[in-house]
Amino acid sequence: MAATLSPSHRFSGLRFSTSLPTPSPSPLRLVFPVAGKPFRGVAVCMAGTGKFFVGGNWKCNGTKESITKLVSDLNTATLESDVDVVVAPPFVYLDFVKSSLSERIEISAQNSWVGKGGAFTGEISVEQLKDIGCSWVILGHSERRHIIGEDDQFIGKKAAYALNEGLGVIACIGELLEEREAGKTFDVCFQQLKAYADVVPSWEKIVIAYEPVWAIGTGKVATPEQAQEVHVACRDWLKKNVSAEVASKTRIIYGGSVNGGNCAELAKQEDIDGFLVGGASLKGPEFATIINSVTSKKVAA
Ligand SMILES: O=C(CO)COP(=O)(O)O
Repeated sequence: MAATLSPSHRFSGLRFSTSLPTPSPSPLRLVFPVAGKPFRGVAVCMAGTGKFFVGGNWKCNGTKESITKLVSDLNTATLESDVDVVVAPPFVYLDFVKSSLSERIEISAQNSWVGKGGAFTGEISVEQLKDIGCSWVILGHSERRHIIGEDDQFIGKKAAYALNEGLGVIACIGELLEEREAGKTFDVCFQQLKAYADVVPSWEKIVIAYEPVWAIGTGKVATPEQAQEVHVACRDWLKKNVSAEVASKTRIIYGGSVNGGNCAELAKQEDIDGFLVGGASLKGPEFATIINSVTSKKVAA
C-alpha cells in the first residue's frame, strides 16, 4: 500500500501520521519519499496518531525498599524512545519517586480530589499533585468504581477539574464479566465515555484506558481481537460523538493482565496505542519489555 502524505502529517524523526483504511492489510507497507528519496526503514502503524503510551499503576503496593529497587531498575533499563512512559506510585511515595526516578518517566497519581483542596480529610488535591511535579492522574479505575463506589458523574467531575488545572488524565473504562456475558460491553464503555465527554474541557491531555474488569489482576487477559474490537468501537464512538480529530488523536490503551509474554501480540493491534499495567509494572525488567513492545508495531517498509 502506498500512503500519500500531506503537509498536515506530522514528522518527528521518521514518525508520521496518516489516515489509513480500517481494517488495513497486515503487515502494512508504506511507500513514500522523504526529502525526495524513497523512505527506507521502519514504519510504526497505529490507528490513533498519538505516541505509544505505557503506564504502570502500582496500586496499593510497595515499601520504601521495594520501590527503591524498582526505581533503580527503571533508571537503568533501556527504553525505546518513541513511547510515553508514566508510573503511578501510591501517594505516600510520589515525592520520593519523583526525586529519584529518571526524568524520562513521568509521574502519575492514582486518584485526585474532585475540586480545590481544603477540609477533605484523607484526600489529595490536584494542586498538591502539581506542586510535587506530578503530571498525570488515573481516574475512573474499576477498583475505585466497584470497591470504593465512585460513579460516572463523580469521575467525570474529577476529570474535568484535573484537566482544567493542567494535569493529564488516564481515563479508565471497562465492563464487568456479567456485563460482557450479557452483551453489554459496548453500552457500558460508551456510557462511561459519555460521562467524560459531557464535562471535559478538551481531549488533548486524555488517554483512554480500556480495562475490562474481568481481566484485571486475574491473569485472564483479553485476546488481542477482543481488545481491538472494543478499542475500534470506542474510537468510532469518539468520532460520532466528539470529533474525527479527537477520535484519531486520542490514545486508547489496554489494561488487564498485560505482561511481558502477551504484550507483543496485543501491541500489534492497530487500535491498541499502549498499555496500563498493574502487577507486571512492579517488576522493572518486565515493565521495560512491555514498554519496548512498541517495536512489534513496526514493520519493515
Ligand atoms: O488495573 C490494572 C491497571 O490499572 C491492570 O492490573 P493488572 O495488570 O494487574 O491486571
